[in-house]
Amino acid sequence: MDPKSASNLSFILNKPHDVQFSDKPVPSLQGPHDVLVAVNYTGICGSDVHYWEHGAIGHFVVKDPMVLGHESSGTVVEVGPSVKTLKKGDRIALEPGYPCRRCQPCLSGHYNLCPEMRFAATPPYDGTLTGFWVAPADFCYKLPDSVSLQEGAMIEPLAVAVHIVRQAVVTPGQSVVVMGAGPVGLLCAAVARAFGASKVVSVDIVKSKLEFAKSFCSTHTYISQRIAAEENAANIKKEAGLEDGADVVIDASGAEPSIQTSLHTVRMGGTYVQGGMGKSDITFPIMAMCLKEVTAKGSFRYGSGDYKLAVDLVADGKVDVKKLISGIVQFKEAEDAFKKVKQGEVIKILIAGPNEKIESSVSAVAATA
Ligand SMILES: NC(=O)c1ccc[n+]([C@@H]2O[C@H](COP(=O)([O-])OP(=O)(O)OC[C@H]3O[C@@H](n4cnc5c(N)ncnc54)[C@H](O)[C@@H]3O)[C@@H](O)[C@H]2O)c1
Ligand SMILES: OC[C@H](O)C(O)[C@@H](O)CO
Repeated sequence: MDPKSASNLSFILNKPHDVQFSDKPVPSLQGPHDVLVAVNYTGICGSDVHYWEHGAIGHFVVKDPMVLGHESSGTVVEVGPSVKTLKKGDRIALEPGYPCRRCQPCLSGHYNLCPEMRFAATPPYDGTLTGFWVAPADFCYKLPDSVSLQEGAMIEPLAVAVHIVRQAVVTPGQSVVVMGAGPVGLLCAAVARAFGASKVVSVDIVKSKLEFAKSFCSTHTYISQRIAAEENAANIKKEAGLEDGADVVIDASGAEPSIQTSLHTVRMGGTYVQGGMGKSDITFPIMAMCLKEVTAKGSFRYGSGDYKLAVDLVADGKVDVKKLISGIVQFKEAEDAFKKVKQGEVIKILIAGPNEKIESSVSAVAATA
């Protein structure tokens, strides 16, 4: 595709529920190691929907119009003079956050914690729901022939799950309980299975999500009830035959009752990882954590090796991300797609890039969750 003659139409959030399409100038390479990528597909993440609805996530506030989107795949259309790993025409998964590479977290191998991170669609930085995107070549992951560009757009949420499951240090034979069966929870469950967990229990409050989880990868499911956290935990353990508790519990819901249940579900000396992002402050069962000597960790985005492993898991057939794609819609239908995600009936909708020719439309996207 020739960027000179193609559209760089972008989907821009002005303020909550106020969006527009605008043809922006095609960006130029910023350095010799950069590549220019034509965006093929972009998934809608809960954080995009949150910005669209509320204009802010925590202290990240949309003050100026911002292009949404950060879960993208694309095709390389231009490479900088120092790029050795990619060439024009390569199909890639696009890692959407670029750290400074010089600070202490970057140098210690935790670039996801870089305070200078420039992350797509996190104010003040524009996102990838656009025609063309400039990225450092080492943040672009070439897709093997067996992996489609649609699957390539699923690498971002899969990398989030890879990071969470790595934080949990899941090993073969372990039992893992995952709170939440949205895209991130489902992918955590799948990655835990791929890492060798023998029991993976998905917990949610929506029955259809658990039915999907069972068909996707989970060995057990449990519908969380409006009862005390200890009771929910006892039910989960009974349901899954985990009398002593689970080796690992992951929260991928961000919901306070689920976090509380997690600490009562994990075994003595087990591991708890916080992946969900909900309220900033909650009531946390700290005595359970103390008395059980629980290892509790946070997990934020993805770091060294996570994107590459995510691509490998898809290429090796270990995680079938295709099953999570509820539908693909035209670029001009982006706002309708956001509304559909907000209704909560779909797992993942992909928006085709503005230069991508597709037949599907938002009205054809069936409910899957
Ligand atoms: N740590 C990170 O870097 C990172 C990255 C991306 C997303 N996230 C967060 O991960 C979470 C999951 O993301 P997602 O895209 O799958 O979101 P989602 O909203 O699609 O999924 C959340 C799921 O949790 C379920 N849920 C709600 N209350 C529950 C409860 N009490 N018990 C059990 N389940 C409950 C919901 O029904 C839903 O299925 C969100 O909080 C999101 O903000 C974190
Ligand atoms: O997958 C990446 C996440 O969506 C983002 O980090 C967002 O949730 C917070 O900025």
